[in-house]
Amino acid sequence: MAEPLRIALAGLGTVGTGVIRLIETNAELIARRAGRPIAITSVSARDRSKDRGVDLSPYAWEDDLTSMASRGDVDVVVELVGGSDGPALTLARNTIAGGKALVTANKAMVAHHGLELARRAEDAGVALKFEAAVAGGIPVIKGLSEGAAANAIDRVYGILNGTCNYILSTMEDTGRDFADVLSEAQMLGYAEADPTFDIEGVDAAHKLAILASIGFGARLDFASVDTAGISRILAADIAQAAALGFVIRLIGMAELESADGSCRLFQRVQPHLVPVDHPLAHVDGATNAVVAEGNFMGRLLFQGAGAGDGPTASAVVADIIDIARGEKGATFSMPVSELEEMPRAQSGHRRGRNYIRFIVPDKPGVLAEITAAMRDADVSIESLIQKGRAEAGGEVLLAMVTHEGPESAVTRALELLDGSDSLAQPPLVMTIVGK
Ligand SMILES: NC(=O)C1=CN([C@@H]2O[C@H](COP(=O)(O)OP(=O)(O)OC[C@H]3O[C@@H](n4cnc5c(N)ncnc54)[C@H](O)[C@@H]3O)[C@@H](O)[C@H]2O)C=CC1
Ligand SMILES: N[C@@H](CC=O)C(=O)O
Ligand code: NA
Repeated sequence: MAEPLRIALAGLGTVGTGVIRLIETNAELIARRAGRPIAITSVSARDRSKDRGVDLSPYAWEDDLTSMASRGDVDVVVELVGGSDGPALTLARNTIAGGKALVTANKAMVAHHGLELARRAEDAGVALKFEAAVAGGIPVIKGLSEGAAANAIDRVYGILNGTCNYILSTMEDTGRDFADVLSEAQMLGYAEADPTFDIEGVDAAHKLAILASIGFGARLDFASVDTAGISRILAADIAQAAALGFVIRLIGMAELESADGSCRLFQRVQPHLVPVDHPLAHVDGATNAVVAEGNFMGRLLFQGAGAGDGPTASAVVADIIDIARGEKGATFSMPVSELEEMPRAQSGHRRGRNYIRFIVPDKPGVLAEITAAMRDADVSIESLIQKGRAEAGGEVLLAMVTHEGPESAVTRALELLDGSDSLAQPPLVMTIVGK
């Protein structure tokens, strides 16, 4: 058999230790599939003495992870440290500059610096791969850039954050509180080092921007993703959605909009109400699901574990196997110079049904003011529910479902209510997914 492919592993947390376990457990099978053995030669992390449940003694230890790129016994650097900048980015740049291949699971770094790194990798003639960065163990990057390569894709959407999906589906099943379920998701290794990236939708936005670039052949544009998370969702919203026949899911949606012969890029991450009989409503726990629509293939659905040590390690090692086989591929499925610069689409003209939740003081006149704003902005109300009766001076939840109409009308109605005494907190708007 050929010489081993030598790996430097930077980062020994959830994913890094998963990669060691996977490479050790399936070594023989991987070597047969890759055509050569995969050998970890060196490792690096913050704390050398920490017990990680894996034996690190066969591997050389590097104190400074950024210098792993210059080791003579390394062909591929695997970056599993995280963070869009800092040591992860330095290591990535050093690796490519040193003529070595880079595998990373770091969606934050790819979303912010992916084009620069891809250009550097093209110039250096080395592979840059990040299957684990989007939807963890699901081979969605491979699926879009290889399996769907012949198609013009105009819509990619789905559930892209395991932590949020775990929180929402567990709250729904158990009625437990947000904070309690979040700490469980952290313990299970799903959450980012800073979990606000998960719950505020930023992690899903990183992934959506990468998918949109690969799917549409567009220049990656993370800054234009319109992003909202799940931190304002109350148990009462989940109960209210259930009473109306919906579940709540954080969904990323990217779409190409054609107008006047040019294409605009719509990218948004937002909690949505999903009908209980929709396939995305059955995506529970840390599972992710990605739907891609192409002009010849129709609709593809990718579903599987979006986070966690085993599934994420599986995607990392798949990239390593590709490199062992000598497959370089274009990082964003085509050379960076071929990616099209697309202006951002405005969301106002999009049409849809919306769920709008208000927390209001329980006093006369409040409902009249809210419905007047809807009338003045031309928002048609399908149903309106007020929950409970508060003690004097207390607040109640008012949930409204609108008929289908332009988003700009809802925005206008909420502008009319901005600063009103009739609202105890800013309203929460969630788009309703069609059947
Ligand atoms: N946990 C998951 O389910 C998934 C994680 N990812 C990505 O994989 C990467 C790693 O994630 P996890 O393993 O969950 O993180 P983690 O926090 O469990 O592990 C990070 C590792 O990097 C090391 N590290 C961090 N900063 C360092 C520094 N300045 N110098 C030296 N070592 C440093 C830590 O010591 C630790 O060993 C991140 O980019 C994350 O976004 C991607 C998909 C799924
Ligand atoms: N924090 C992420 C990990 C995988 O990308 C998530 O929860 O999905
Ligand atoms: Na993936």
